[in-house]
Amino acid sequence: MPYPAVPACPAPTRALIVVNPAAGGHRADLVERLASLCRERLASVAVLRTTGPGDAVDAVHRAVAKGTVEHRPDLVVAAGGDGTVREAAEGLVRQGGEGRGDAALLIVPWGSANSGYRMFWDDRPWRDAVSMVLEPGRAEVRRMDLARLAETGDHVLLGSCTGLGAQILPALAAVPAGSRGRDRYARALAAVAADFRPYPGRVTVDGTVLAEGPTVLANVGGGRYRAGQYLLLPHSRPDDGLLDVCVIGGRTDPARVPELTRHAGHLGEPGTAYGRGRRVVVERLDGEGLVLEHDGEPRDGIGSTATFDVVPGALPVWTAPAGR
Ligand SMILES: Nc1ncnc2c1ncn2[C@@H]1O[C@H](COP(=O)(O)OP(=O)(O)OP(=O)(O)O)[C@@H](O)[C@H]1O
Repeated sequence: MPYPAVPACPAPTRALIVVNPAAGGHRADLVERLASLCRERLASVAVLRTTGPGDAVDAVHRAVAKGTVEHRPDLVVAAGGDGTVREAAEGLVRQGGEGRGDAALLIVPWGSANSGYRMFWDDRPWRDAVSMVLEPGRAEVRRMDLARLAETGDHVLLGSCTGLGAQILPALAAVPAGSRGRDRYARALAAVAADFRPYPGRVTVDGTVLAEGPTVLANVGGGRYRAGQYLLLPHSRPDDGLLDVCVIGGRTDPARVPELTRHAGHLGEPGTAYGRGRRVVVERLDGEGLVLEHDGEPRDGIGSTATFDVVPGALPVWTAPAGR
């Protein structure tokens, strides 16, 4: 059952803007522009620049958990890429006690791939999205499902991918300078796909095997797009209380995956399986560890099994109104 938009969606009053200065699309001058836009409309605006990995989780959690409800932010702006968005989301869902769920997340796409922003705002300019949130009645808060990765306890917002989709990350470093944003991911994927060998895998959805055998990638989510451009889960709805999963099997030439997945052509491949459920278990069967990422960050050392459980409606997120 879809989760309805929060009724009436009162406009926010107090913002915490979390900026990642290390994100691919960061520009110092834009931070002040974003803060000014918010100050024109809101009673209080705080800007926090992260200092390293994990900082946004703690900063958001501290801000939303402390003090009285009158002083807590009701808007958390994640200004960075998908890693920053995931960390801000983690900080929000860790909020406990009275007032849980007060603050909603707004994504400002200052990363490289920005798949999270695309999920909620498509290709709108970020200034339009911010204005719509600040003006009453022009945007909605929806409660989005997250996945919880049982082996680490982390929450997954956008999705998690094994195999080819995870090996793209170490390859990013070798992409020639000058290539930016989504193009960097496209170059890294093409380079990795040329030599990729499928791994022996199995994916189980709610106790039933969906796919078993040579595996190019298994993607669980979450967002329809990965790396901002590959439509891996075209049927995914982020608020249906279920996780979507797609497995591309070894019968597909890995070198064709970039072009196939741009337009969801992988769904017509003979070895592709697509499923949906509450628990998805992804395994590697040769005793080696899974090569896995989630939300664009590597999760090396996870072992040979990754277990994803849906957390329905866990995260309030500002989004464009449906159909507009
Ligand atoms: N001050 C900092 N210095 C270095 N790394 C940081 C800092 N603050 C945050 N980080 C880390 O930077 C990593 C990358 O950030 P992020 O994902 O937001 O940008 P990106 O990789 O350019 O974008 P995308 O994920 O959309 O491709 C995150 O894992 C985050 O934890």
